[in-house]
Amino acid sequence: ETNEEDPGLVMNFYKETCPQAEDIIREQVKLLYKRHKNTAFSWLRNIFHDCAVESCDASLLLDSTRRELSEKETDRSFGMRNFRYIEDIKEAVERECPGVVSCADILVLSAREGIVSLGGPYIPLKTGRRDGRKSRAEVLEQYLPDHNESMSVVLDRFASIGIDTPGVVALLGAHSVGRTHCVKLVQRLYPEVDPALNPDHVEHMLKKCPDPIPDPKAVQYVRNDRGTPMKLDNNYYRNILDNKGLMMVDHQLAIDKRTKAYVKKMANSEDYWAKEFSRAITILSENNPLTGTKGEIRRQCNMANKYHYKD
Ligand code: HEM
Ligand SMILES: [Ca+2]
Ligand SMILES: [Ca+2]
Repeated sequence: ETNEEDPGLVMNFYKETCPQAEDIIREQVKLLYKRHKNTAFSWLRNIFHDCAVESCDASLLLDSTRRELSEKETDRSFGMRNFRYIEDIKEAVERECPGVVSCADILVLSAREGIVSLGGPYIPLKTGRRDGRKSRAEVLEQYLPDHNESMSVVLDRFASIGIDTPGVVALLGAHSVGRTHCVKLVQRLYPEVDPALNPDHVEHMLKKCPDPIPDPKAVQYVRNDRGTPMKLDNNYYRNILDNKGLMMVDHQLAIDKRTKAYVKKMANSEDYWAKEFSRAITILSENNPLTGTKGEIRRQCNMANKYHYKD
């Protein structure tokens, strides 16, 4: 429902209350990206891990409390990094407009700007999200597929938030940047090498992941896209068609009869991919937001206000 108090998500929600908000976020992302290129991978991954889990409510950013283990501390969030830089963006926004801009909007807009930093499309996105007060580790697996999940489960999970098959195929193109740690890959290498893998790629993977049981603390990983690792482009689709997909879900995408035609089309047309990617990110970013008087505007992105302030 929409009414005067709650317009829901709208373009430029902060135009009266903090007109500089989107510019500040853009500048901060640019600055951070200059210093640490991999922050952009994190902003991009964040939008999936927050918005696909119940709501774009910044639940992902909350720390565990004495009572509750938070989402970011579970295995599904393995490898997520750079959360402290979200606080830098939040602080910059707070300096101009204290208490106005939600962490949920900062998370979504930083993903939007991260996508641009990585050479992807600019996606106009609405704002007006408010922050949730809880992060619940126990619901995570119900929303986020695992790296070796079947394509049926993956398509179902995304369908339940309104993202169709070409949308899913486009979103997984995010694995055109960043990395995957060996712990998530060794099932495809040991005790036997998955025969579906491209032998040239196997050699590289074995070199990067020499241990069947990697030390979880060791920083051993393979880049998701060896061709253009820093660029969010359609090279991912050429990789998976060439049997160089790292995770089982990446590989399944290229062979499943429901997704294969879209993979080919996206491998052949960067424009088609960018269009579908923008459409799917938009849907993801509008999943079940808290608007109006629901939720709160967090002072600090890693904790709900009640833990530090009396409202
Ligand atoms: C079936 C769905 C998906 C699964 C199972 C999945 C799983 C994973 C896993 C296991 C990693 C490696 C983490 C690590 O070892 O450090 C990863 C990395 C990544 N994922 Fe996904 N992912 C999925 C969909 C997505 C979507 C929809 C996006 C964004 C729109 C995304 C963005 C990323 C990015 C950017 C990285 C690299 C992160 C970094 O280098 O820090 N993923 N994903
Ligand atoms: Ca969430
Ligand atoms: Ca790439």
